[in-house]
Amino acid sequence: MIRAEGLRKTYGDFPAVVGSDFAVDRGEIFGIVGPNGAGKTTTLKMLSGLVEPTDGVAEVDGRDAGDPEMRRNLGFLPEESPLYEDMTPRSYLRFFADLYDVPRSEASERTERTLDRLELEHRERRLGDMSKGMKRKVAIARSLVNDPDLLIYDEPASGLDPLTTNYVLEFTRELADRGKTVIFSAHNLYHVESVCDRIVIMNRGEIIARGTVPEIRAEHGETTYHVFTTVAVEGSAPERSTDSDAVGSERHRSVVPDMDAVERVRERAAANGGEVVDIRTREQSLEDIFLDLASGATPETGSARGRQPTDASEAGRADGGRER
Ligand SMILES: Nc1ncnc2c1ncn2[C@@H]1O[C@H](COP(=O)(O)OP(=O)(O)OP(=O)(O)O)[C@@H](O)[C@H]1O
Repeated sequence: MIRAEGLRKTYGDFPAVVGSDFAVDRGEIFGIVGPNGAGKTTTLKMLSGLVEPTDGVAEVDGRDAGDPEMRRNLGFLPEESPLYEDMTPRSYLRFFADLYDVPRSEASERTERTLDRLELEHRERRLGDMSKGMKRKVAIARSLVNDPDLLIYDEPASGLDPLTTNYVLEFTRELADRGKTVIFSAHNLYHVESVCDRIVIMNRGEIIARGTVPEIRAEHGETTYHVFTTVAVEGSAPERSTDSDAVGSERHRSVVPDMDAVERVRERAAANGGEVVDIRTREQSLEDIFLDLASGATPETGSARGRQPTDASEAGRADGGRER
C-alpha cells in the first residue's frame, strides 16, 4: 500500500531524512522508532503529503503521497494536536466531518461510535477542560471522521499514563484488525514492540535496522548464558540461590557469550571439585539493542524547527498545499 524509495528531505544543508526505502502492506501496523531528531516526524509528514520530499518517492496505492485524492483517504495525527478549547468533542468532530464533506447523519453516527469505542466520557465538556488522555482520544477520533484506510500517527501515546497508553495501543491494533493500515512513530520501544507487525529504527535521518521485533533481536541482539556452579570459577560471582529446593545455599554465576564458553565453565567447575547446577539464557532487551544501535548519536533536544501544526493548518491541508 505504501512505498518509500530513496525518500530524502533536507532543510537547507541539513539532511533530516537521508534516503529511506521501505514498503508497508495493507492492514499492517508499521512502527518508526528512534531518538529525538531521528527523522520520524519528517518521514511521516512526507508519507502524509504534508512535506514535499527533496528526493525520492512516497507513494500510497501507486499515487504520489501529495495527491489530494489520496489525502482524503488519510487520517493524520500530529505529535502535538492543539484542539479548539471552547468546543466539545461532539462539536469538534462534527466540524472536521464537515471539512471532509461527510454527510451529517453519517458523521454523527460515526462520531458517536468512535467515541464509544474510545470510551470517551464527558462528551459535552469543553475540550479545554479535558485531561491530556481525553484530548488525545478526541484527536484520534478526529483522525477517523473521514473513515480513512490509512492512518499515520505521530507519537500517538506519548505523554499518556500507562492505562491510556495501553488503551490507545490496543485501539490501534483494533483498527488494523478492521483492515486499516497504521503507521506510527514512537520513542518508547515498548509501544512498538507490543503492537507493531514490523518496525524500522531510525537514527540521524537514517534507517539503521528493520524487520519484525524477533528478526531485529536475532540480527542485532545478543544472547548471554548464565551458568550457575556449586564452586567459584574464574570470573564468576557468588550469590545466594533462590530456588525453592536450595534456598540460601551459595552458588556462583558466570555470564558467558556462547556454548563453548559454557563448556569451559563446566570443565573449570569440575576441576575445582564442583558442578554446574543451572544454565539460563538471557535475551538482550529491545531497549538495549536500540541503545547499542543508536550509540554514537547526538540526539537533539526539542523537535522539528519551523511550523507548529495547528488545527486550522492541518484542516486546510486536507486538500491543500504542502510544506517544502
Ligand atoms: N521545518 C524544519 N526546518 C528545519 N529543520 C527541521 C524542520 N523539521 C525538522 N527539522 C530537523 O530535522 C531533524 C529531524 O526532525 P524530526 O522532527 O523528523 O525528528 P523526530 O525523529 O520526529 O524527532 P522527535 O522525536 O524529537 O519529534 C531534526 O534535526 C529537526 O530539527
